[in-house]
Amino acid sequence: MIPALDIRGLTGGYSQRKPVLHEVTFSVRPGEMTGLIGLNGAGKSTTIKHILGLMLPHAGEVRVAGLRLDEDRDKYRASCAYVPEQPSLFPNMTVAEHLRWTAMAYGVEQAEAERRSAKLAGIFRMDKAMNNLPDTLSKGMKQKVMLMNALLVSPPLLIIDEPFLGLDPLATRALIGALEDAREQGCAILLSSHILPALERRANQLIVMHQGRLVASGTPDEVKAAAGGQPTLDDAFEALVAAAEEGASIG
Ligand SMILES: Nc1ncnc2c1ncn2[C@@H]1O[C@H](COP(=O)(O)OP(=O)(O)OP(=O)(O)O)[C@@H](O)[C@H]1O
Repeated sequence: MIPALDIRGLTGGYSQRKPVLHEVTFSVRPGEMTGLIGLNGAGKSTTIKHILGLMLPHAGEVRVAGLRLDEDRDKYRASCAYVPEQPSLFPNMTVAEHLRWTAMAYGVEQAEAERRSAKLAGIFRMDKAMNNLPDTLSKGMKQKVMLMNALLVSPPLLIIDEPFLGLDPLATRALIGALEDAREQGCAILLSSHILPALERRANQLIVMHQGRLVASGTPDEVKAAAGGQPTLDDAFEALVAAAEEGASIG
């Protein structure tokens, strides 16, 4: 099975002289939910920028659905959707227009797009806001629009930065359900988050980064075992960071 995301030996960053990422290697298979975790400045966003093709590797490669960006730029871009932590919406487009525009950009057939939009509006309790402009939406509602756009497309790879921040409890539940549905349809999901208990419960795979390097990876249980058999992911993460800073290996 071709991985939805395959990163091999990725060294990269903002300047050739001082890379941020050092030989990062991991992959995400279709239907898998992967959590990307690390302290502030660990390199998560930089990794995501490389995946999105906003930055080019100094060494190594990134493949999405089997393709490198330089092999087929349009297909590569159409194979991933990204939801950033800060919503960015067009000020003159309503919620419904955003969804229509996204569907068109990603080639989702119109009737199917309408069906999916209606379903997502119901799931996220946004039915009454479909004709609103972004200015009239709350912060969490704007985040919901971003998520609805990404879920409407359900591309091979879905990347979400801090998925649960700013969402009310029902929206959090709705998102978890929608991500499960996307996963069941074969969508690979990469979540970058500091909320470790949420990932511990739901991710099939965790990627732990520190100072631009991958310091542990595997299922939540494997990561806890690699951290010396810690009881929770929070404990495991703290132990892994401490070990990385001491240059030691544990477990
Ligand atoms: N635009 C930039 N120019 C130069 N260096 C940058 C830039 N953005 C980030 N960096 C550096 O790259 C490193 C990794 O930052 P990155 O944003 O990838 O971290 P992160 O893991 O996403 O952190 P956070 O959890 O705070 O979002 C840091 O040392 C940071 O200072």
